[in-house]
Amino acid sequence: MTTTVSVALRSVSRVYQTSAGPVTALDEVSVDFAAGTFTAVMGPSGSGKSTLLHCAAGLDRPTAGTVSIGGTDLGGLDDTGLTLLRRDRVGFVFQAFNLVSALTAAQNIGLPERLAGRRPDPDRVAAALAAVGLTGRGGHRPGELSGGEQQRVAIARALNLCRSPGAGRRPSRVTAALARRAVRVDDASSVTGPAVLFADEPTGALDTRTSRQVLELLRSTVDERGQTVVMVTHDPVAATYADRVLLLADGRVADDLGGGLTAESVAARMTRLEATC
Ligand SMILES: Nc1ncnc2c1ncn2[C@@H]1O[C@H](COP(=O)(O)OP(=O)(O)OP(=O)(O)O)[C@@H](O)[C@H]1O
Repeated sequence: MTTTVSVALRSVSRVYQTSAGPVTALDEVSVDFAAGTFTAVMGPSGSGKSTLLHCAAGLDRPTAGTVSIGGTDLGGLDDTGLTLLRRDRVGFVFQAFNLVSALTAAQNIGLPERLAGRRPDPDRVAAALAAVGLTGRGGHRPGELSGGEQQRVAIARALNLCRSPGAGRRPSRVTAALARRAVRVDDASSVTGPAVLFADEPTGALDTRTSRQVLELLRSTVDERGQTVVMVTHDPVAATYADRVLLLADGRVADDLGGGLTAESVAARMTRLEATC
């Protein structure tokens, strides 16, 4: 059985120019994230985790190397192409939720549809709220929800859970725009949601119980929807929800651990890594 690669990084480097001189945040990193898998990215502070996520998601351009999402080389896209690809193929969840405070939970969930020029279908918004355990809370603004509830709204929005089923029948704007640029793209995302969901410390601001709910939700999007999830975390317990743990140190991949890990074994590996940095 061939494994479909959702995101591929090849010899990716990112060097920041600072007043104190260049800082190499990523140093020739090559890594694949297979479709339908859940990867935790860990490593000491400053090891390059957020930079890796931002380069992989097309939020930042690498100084050298290539990144492709679903077979599309991001380096071949201009800013508009990159924006459109990010909008249709990539979901991003942050520690700080980043919901629009003036909009209700339902309106936040419907935002990707509105941005794509479609009216969110109320039944699908209700189904999206139910999928993240927030039935009856659609009328609440972010300030009226707990941190865990806000993060679940953010995940429903990032996964575009209320996307209308007809959206994939015609080429989406991104597919049409990429086709004009003669870039190969498979349009499965138009039906199923983004190719990959990136999460930068999604449980960093949450207590243990609400963290568990958010992690279970991420796990179920992989198991039940075949979603690809790449999550930066400092928490060894959060990493045990993943199929794989990628450990970074000094901008390089220091270890690539398989699934079935315990929080204790991840913590021990992290402690050894921090001792050598
Ligand atoms: N915009 C920037 N300008 C200059 N240096 C930067 C910038 N962003 C990150 N860096 C540097 O790049 C390196 C990697 O940073 P990055 O944020 O990717 O690390 P991280 O592993 O996510 O850290 P943390 O766990 O503390 O969030 C660090 O040395 C950081 O200081």
